[in-house]
Amino acid sequence: MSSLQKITWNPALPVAARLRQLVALALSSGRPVALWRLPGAVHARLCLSLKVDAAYAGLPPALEPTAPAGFAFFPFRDSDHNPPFFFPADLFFDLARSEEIQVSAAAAARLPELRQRFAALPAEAPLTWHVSPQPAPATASRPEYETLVAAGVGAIEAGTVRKVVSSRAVRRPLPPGFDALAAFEELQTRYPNAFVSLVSAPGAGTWLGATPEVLAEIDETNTFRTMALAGTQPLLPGMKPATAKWAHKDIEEHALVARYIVNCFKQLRLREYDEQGPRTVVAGQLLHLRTDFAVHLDQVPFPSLGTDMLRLLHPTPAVGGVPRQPALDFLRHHEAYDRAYYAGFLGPVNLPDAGVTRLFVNLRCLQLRPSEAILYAGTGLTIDSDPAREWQETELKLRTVGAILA
Ligand SMILES: C=C(O[C@H]1C=CC=C(C(=O)O)[C@@H]1O)C(=O)O
Repeated sequence: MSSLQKITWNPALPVAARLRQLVALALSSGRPVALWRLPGAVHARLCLSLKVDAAYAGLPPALEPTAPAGFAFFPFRDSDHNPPFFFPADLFFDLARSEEIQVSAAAAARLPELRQRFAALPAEAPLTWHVSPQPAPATASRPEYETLVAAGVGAIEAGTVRKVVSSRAVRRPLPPGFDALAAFEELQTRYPNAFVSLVSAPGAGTWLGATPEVLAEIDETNTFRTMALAGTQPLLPGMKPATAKWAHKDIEEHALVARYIVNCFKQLRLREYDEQGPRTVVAGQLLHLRTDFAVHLDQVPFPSLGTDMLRLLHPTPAVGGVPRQPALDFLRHHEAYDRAYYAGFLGPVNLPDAGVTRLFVNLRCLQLRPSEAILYAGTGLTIDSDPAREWQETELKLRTVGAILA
């Protein structure tokens, strides 16, 4: 990335210790830090911002090579409680290139001070993770969640919405000696094909997750990608994804998301896109239906397609519903808790290279608080939804990130 310069940074310190100390450097000075591991990748990456104020974003990021490099962290719904963030990459550490670290011009100017602070941190400095200023969210009991699902089905029957994705939060105590960095490692090992993240910022708190859902990507070949991911069943022992059978309810739930994406392309008057699927994919112990969409940006006259699609897509009907606004209104009135950054989106923009962006929907995630974790899960409702089964589906989805609390 051209705007960042490469420097060496304590090469004698083992990589894991250097990573921990960089996180400690951010947290001990009240700064935001994001760690992530891309699906299928071996090594994690870290982005640290020097100025907290610079991290508050207005609009979703521009997905253009000339836009700033950093890490986006957006809530499900914009609100004063849950500000959208874009953490500028002042320090960027790629564990695949552990001998170097990349710094922005602002960080380069402050290098002596940063190095001094780093050196002054005790070895194994305690990590004082940011805590959300919001109270812990309300958690729905089984009868309450089933009532919410029944209300969603009622809204579908009444014709207010065609699909809506209800969700809930649960509170779990942290196991003794819980270490968020070790949990991040464990998520990477358990879910090699997920986007694994650990984000901590003043005003947002600390979030850990392993999501299977791409929201918007532009890769090294200048190809824009997104996906429709909806429809869920457990991956049972001996089951082959390719021969999985799907209920009508799942097929419809998924088709509504795929159609929504096609309509976004239509709104932009783009006809040249590839569509592949639906096919069955594995996400942890679950199976989903997925359709992949791709647009070769070099072959279409839409230089701002990524930016425009991101603004149209979020929140997709995989986390909101269709039609979009009535579904979001339903959730605002009936869900009775604050999703905060669950079902928002997150990921690197123009990092490590200008023009490469990978944004994911923040699913299978938890919010970390001093002695507990708040876990989140939702289920797409259609006219055929059964409240007891939808409760069961949230229980299954909670197990993905819940595995690190065992
Ligand atoms: C809303 C969630 O998952 C979405 C993504 C895949 C499948 C889904 C489903 O089948 O309901 C959801 O739309 C969640 O994990 O909390």
